[in-house]
Amino acid sequence: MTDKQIAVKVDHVSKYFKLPTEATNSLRTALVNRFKGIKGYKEQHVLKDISFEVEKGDFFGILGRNGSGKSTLLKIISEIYVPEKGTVTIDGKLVSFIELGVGFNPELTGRENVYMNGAMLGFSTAEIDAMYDDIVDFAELHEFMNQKLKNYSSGMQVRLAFSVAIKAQGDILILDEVLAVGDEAFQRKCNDYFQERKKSGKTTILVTHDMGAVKKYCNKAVLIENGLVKAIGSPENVANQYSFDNTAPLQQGGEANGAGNSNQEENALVENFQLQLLSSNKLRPQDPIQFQIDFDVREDIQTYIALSLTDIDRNIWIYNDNSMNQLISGAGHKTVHYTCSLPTVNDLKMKLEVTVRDAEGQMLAFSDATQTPLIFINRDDIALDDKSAMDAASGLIQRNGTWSMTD
Ligand SMILES: Nc1ncnc2c1ncn2[C@@H]1O[C@H](COP(=O)(O)OP(=O)(O)OP(=O)(O)O)[C@@H](O)[C@H]1O
Repeated sequence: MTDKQIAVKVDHVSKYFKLPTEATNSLRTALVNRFKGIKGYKEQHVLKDISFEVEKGDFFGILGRNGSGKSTLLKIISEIYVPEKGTVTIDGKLVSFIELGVGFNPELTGRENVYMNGAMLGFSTAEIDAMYDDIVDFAELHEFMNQKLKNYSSGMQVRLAFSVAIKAQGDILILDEVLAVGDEAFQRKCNDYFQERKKSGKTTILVTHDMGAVKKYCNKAVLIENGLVKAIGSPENVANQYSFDNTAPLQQGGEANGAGNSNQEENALVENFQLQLLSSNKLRPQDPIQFQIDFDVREDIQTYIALSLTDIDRNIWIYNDNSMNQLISGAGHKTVHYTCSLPTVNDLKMKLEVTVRDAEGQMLAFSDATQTPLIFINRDDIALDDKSAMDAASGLIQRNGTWSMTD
């Protein structure tokens, strides 16, 4: 077995931005607000707790909806932003192509910009000399290199910036949504380059909304949702999950349009799905987890509920249950309560996902990203100086073994 060689380790990273809620010019209001504990800003928690590892040689895809925090994550990996919590460890020279135009100066020529950009990426003049022709060849901008950048079209600027990033000899290349760069011929060239890079053993991290690209280039992918890792693993599974998530709320919320999509017809059978956590979301292992769901069934069918609790850190199902043996009959408003507990677990962070299914198991409604409760279980019965108990509590299940020693 070969040892895993990690190029990028993202460890429990969390990041929030402060968004101003009100602007006040009045000293009095500012003082009163402060006295009342009103902050004047709210915290937008973009990344809540993100962990994953990128191995050397991986072509690693990062997926997520608009605003899910992918670019923020890339900026943390590239050390442009500092996370509030957690760490990122990098092994190798990292080259980022994240934000267009960063490090490019419109008053300098193409050539000068290549040298300046290269220097910002940490390359010496001699190193840039060695890669200069390659960069210009790839960008196909030979006759423009002595012109000022401000005279380039925006497509030409992108091509130059992209060529610097991919021709710079870094060990880890970070690319944010670049597959749409340039015209068709340039895109074909990028495609060839990605195929080559995939085989080269170098590490690439790619953010994209293009599921075709994920399946084609990546050997691993992660899906970010609600500031957490929703799925990680094979690019096919993760890309399919992303595609499913993107269509499901439309099917659920949209009017059935009679287009013959069986999912849409099925989803229209259940409406107004609501999930409400009744217990606190901070519990001890022995405390009950309780929730209520409400939904309207539009036709005279049988339904049942299926639920899962997923361990966010380990990304595995901890607990699943269903009411298959107690089918709910008929149309109308339905209210379901559920209670369980996980008395033998250690500290755990979980998300609760609930679905309504028909008697055949087809999903009719589910708790979408906006109503996925997080549940934290914490053991409060271990003394911090009890090294043995603390060590044993790092497993998923509380210890219950017995020792027998013989000399
Ligand atoms: N510097 C900042 N200050 C305040 N809020 C920010 C800042 N940067 C990002 N955000 C917010 O963080 C959230 C995540 O943004 P981010 O650009 O990381 O998402 P994304 O997944 O890359 O989106 P897209 O797919 O649209 O590129 C957004 O709501 C955005 O408004």
